[in-house]
Amino acid sequence: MSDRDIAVHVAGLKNGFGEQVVHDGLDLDVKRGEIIGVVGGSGTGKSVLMRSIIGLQTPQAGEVEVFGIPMIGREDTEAKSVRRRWGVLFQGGALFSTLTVAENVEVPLREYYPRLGEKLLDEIASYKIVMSGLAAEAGPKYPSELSGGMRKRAGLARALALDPELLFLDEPTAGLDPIGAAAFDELIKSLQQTLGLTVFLITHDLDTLYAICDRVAVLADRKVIAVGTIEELLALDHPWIQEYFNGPRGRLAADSADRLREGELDEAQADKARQQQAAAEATAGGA
Ligand SMILES: Nc1ncnc2c1ncn2[C@@H]1O[C@H](COP(=O)(O)OP(=O)(O)OP(=O)(O)O)[C@@H](O)[C@H]1O
Repeated sequence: MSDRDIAVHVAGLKNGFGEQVVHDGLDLDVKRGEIIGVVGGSGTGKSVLMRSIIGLQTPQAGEVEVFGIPMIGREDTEAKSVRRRWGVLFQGGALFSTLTVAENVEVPLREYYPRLGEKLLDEIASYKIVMSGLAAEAGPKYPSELSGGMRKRAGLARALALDPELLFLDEPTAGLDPIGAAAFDELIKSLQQTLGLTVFLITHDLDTLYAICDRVAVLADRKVIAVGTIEELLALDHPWIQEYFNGPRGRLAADSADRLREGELDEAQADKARQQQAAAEATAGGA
């Protein structure tokens, strides 16, 4: 595979806090255009890995390249132009509570394009808000006026503000009910397909892994111990992987993914439930 096929290259990553070693010799390549799910037990360093890639955490050692450009510790123009090519949805949305949804979406636009006029900023923000599955009327609302699902979508709208090629999502479906989570998964999949996005997705949600991830990377023992399709991972003899995918929750997620594929689940009914959920979310936020 050539460098041009790799969106993110991590090699020999080392991170730690005091005595605690979080990563030691961690390697991972994210291919362009894929949705890669990142899983691992609590505290295995999934968020620290994401923070190392996006420059919020300086690793003790190792390489991080994004689109072929070395990124660690860099603040120069080249690194800034790479940063503009990604968007991040943090756990919980991380919206500014004193700004409206539209103003939140405008934050990265103002930072990177300080000359954009107010009217254009508003138009771009509305477009991103609708693209994220919110009603345009959500724009003037404050985060506290939104449901959890709507806040995630508002965070996604902000992550999409700069037309990213690469999207980082930290547990995007955590705290959503199953129907809301499935709708969010579908949105991510359709954005990947329509915009050609590469998606780095940290999740504990097995349904998400089965529904939308092209490959899954497993963090354990301070490294990525395996990366591949779920089928490829299942062929491995690692106890955590077997327990995770073949435990009761894993089997349930696999069964429902199979049934969906075989058309046994009534898709129309599922669609209707999703629409009702979206309507309920919109009502909850008054949008
Ligand atoms: N800023 C920090 N200072 C000290 N320790 C930290 C810091 N950030 C993370 N850690 C520690 O690093 C380890 C990995 O944290 P991280 O948040 O990456 O785990 P995770 O795999 O994302 O977990 P979870 O699935 O529970 O979100 C944890 O033990 C955490 O306490």
